[in-house]
Amino acid sequence: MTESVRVLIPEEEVNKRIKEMAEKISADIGDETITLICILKGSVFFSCELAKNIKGSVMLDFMSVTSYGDDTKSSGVVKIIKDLDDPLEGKNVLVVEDIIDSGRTLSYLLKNLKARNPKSLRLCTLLDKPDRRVVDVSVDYVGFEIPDEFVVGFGLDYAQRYRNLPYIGVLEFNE
Ligand SMILES: O=P(O)(O)OC[C@H]1O[C@H](OP(=O)(O)OP(=O)(O)O)[C@H](O)[C@@H]1O
Ligand SMILES: Nc1nc2[nH]cnc2c(=O)[nH]1
Repeated sequence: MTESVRVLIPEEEVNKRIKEMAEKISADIGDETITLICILKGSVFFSCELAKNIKGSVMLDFMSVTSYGDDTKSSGVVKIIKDLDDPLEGKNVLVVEDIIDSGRTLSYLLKNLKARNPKSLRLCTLLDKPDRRVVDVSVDYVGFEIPDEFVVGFGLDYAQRYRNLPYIGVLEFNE
């Protein structure tokens, strides 16, 4: 069996959309500092592009969570592997995700981070697969809604590979 990747969203389109999202976020946050929480590892590329395009004061922190499962499916159990370096008390926080699938990860993060008393808490994702939703979660900024296909690239992996692709592609298995 061989794997191939079919382009779903070309590089130029991804970068253009991230710029638009950053403009909207900049307008919403105004003069205040915003703390981006990059959810490792998938959202590293997206977080960097977003941060570079947000006008104004940006802080970055990183968190790693896991939802146990095989290489293409997440399970219901979310666990923190690496927590934030700094407290969120009184900060304007934006959680940055690469993809929402079942919604379990973001739903867990929302509850967990709310309890740390940020001044504001917003959620942002590059990709959304609405057809896969199990837990309802309201996201403030969505890059693209995509069909229920397994995607890689721009941070997203299959068995830790393909994260470095500069576009979003659908992973296909061929006989
Ligand atoms: O909506 P959900 O069903 O919870 O799925 C979304 C989560 O799954 C992916 O992370 P993954 O566990 O693959 O880790 P990674 O970012 O390190 O690749 C993705 O980055 C989200 O965090
Ligand atoms: N790489 C990758 N991870 C995911 N996690 C949930 N959905 C996906 C997907 O389509 N691709």
